Amino acid sequence: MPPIVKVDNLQKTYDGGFVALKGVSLEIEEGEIIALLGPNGAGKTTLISALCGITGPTGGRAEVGGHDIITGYRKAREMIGLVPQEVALEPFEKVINTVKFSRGLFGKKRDDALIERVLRQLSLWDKRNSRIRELSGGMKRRVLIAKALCHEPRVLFLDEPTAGVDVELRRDMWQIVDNLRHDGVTIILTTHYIEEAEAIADRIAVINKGEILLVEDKAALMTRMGRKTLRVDLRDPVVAVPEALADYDLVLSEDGSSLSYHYDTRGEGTGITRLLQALAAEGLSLRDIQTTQSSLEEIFVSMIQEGAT
Ligand SMILES: Nc1ncnc2c1ncn2[C@@H]1O[C@H](COP(=O)(O)OP(=O)(O)OP(=O)(O)O)[C@@H](O)[C@H]1O
Repeated sequence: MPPIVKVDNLQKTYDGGFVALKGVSLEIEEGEIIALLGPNGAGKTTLISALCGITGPTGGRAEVGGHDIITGYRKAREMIGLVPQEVALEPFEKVINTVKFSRGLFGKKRDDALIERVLRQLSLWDKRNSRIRELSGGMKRRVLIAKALCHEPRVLFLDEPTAGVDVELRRDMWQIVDNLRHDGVTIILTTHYIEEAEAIADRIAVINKGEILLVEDKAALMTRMGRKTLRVDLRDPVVAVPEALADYDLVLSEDGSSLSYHYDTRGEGTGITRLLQALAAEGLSLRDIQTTQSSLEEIFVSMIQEGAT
């Protein structure tokens, strides 16, 4: 199946000359959830805005559902639901009218059953006759999602869906996203929360300074995250790794006083027991041992720092 979103060398230079997207390429499969992770100013909102036709790219091209975002703008936009970062709702309007009105904007026929389903899915049905200003911040965010869904988009962009919300609502949002996944909606979300990307995304794209640094399957990243390092400090330094320990791919520190062993916590066995026995059999006595884990957060931070140099 062709990707539902195809971004090819997309560029954006703002009027003042600032380059916010430096040739971004990305393909997104139908039904997947992809998280765009990146620090402030990385270009996440610019990318989403370009795909939604809010801001015009200055180079490259992109398609949504096979429609070019510029030459086939209307068709591309019909396929997209956008939940913006900022809450922009009419305070005196009722929830149900806000959502119905949004559907109308897309020229879609009135469909009360669909509106009811969307509002129920977001636990807003009981609040349908409340005015927007009477809702909590979390409820308003749900209304934004309802608005974005009411014209039955196949691709939903969520720009920082849980920024500044409490833990409980964040988990509710994750549940909502999971429900949408079951309906086959493709979801692209931006987030600062690595935990969020871990919880709901199938794939993770890291973006920094207008460039995609990595796009990887979450499971593969998690496997990487599962890597740990065991460092063994020796009582007496050695000049080389003993021949008998060659299978362990040990790394000897420059001063010969410690050995590092990398292992995968998700593997069948870590090999640590055998290694420690082998060290003892070689007559090496240990002064200390410690383990460190490379987390997704560390991977992310080091990538961003590398990008900064
Ligand atoms: N209209 C504009 N004119 C000029 N520069 C802009 C404009 N909009 C955004 N930028 C700049 O482009 C860069 C990328 O901004 P963008 O909002 O896409 O980042 P982001 O990754 O979404 O950041 P955040 O996580 O803070 O929302 C920033 O340096 C920003 O200042």
